[in-house]
Amino acid sequence: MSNPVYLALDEPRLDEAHTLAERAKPHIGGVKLGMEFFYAHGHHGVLDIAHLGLPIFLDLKLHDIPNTAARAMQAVAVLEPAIVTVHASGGRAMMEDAKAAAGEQCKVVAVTMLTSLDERDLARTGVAGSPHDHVMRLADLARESGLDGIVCSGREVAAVHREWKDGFLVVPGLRPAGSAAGDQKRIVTPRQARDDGASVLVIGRPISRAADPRQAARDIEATL
Ligand SMILES: O=C(O)c1cc(=O)[nH]c(=O)n1[C@@H]1O[C@H](COP(=O)(O)O)[C@@H](O)[C@H]1O
Repeated sequence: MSNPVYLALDEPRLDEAHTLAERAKPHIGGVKLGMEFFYAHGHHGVLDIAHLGLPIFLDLKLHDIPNTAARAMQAVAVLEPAIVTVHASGGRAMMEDAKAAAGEQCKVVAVTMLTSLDERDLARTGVAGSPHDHVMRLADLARESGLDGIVCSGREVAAVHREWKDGFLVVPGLRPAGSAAGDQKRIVTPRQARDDGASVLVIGRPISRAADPRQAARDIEATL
């Protein structure tokens, strides 16, 4: 089975990001490039990292009117990413149009509820109810919109997996036992998320901020 770990290269310096990915490469299945990287380096940066030969997850979290989101998707589809994110709260038309604009080979997944939020944070955005209910509702919407899957925390992935067996389920907010949560609130271990049905495990700081990132990636791989 291929390695489900995608290393989040949340690093504004291109050479540092490249070196980090190169070091971790034997123990990861792909790399995730998010806003921090893409806003700094754009297409040129993505192509540089693509030379490493790992699948690229472009985490741009598109969230706009359908026309704008679809045209943004079209603009990045030329980079042939393996995965791109949109926000489920952008609604059905936005997700449908973004999916249609992505290449055939590209999985489009919808972010449901950020792993940095808890129930209290959710209530303050005007959404009543539990994270579980909110994630399930948005997962249904993403599925109806023809997306490949969703992004959720490891706390909800088992429930989503039960309802959406072939859904492509991306789980960030992962912390090996004993590592610092930082700004993440809904965390589980990589192994737990894997056992509960995650297709992709997104891991950043537990690897990138480790004294020896290659060893950290190897240690996580060994737990899976
Ligand atoms: O879409 C994401 O990847 C994402 C969604 C989410 O709900 N929570 C979340 O942490 N992420 C991303 O996953 C990565 C987590 O990084 P670490 O907390 O350093 O492991 C970051 O790049 C976040 O942007």
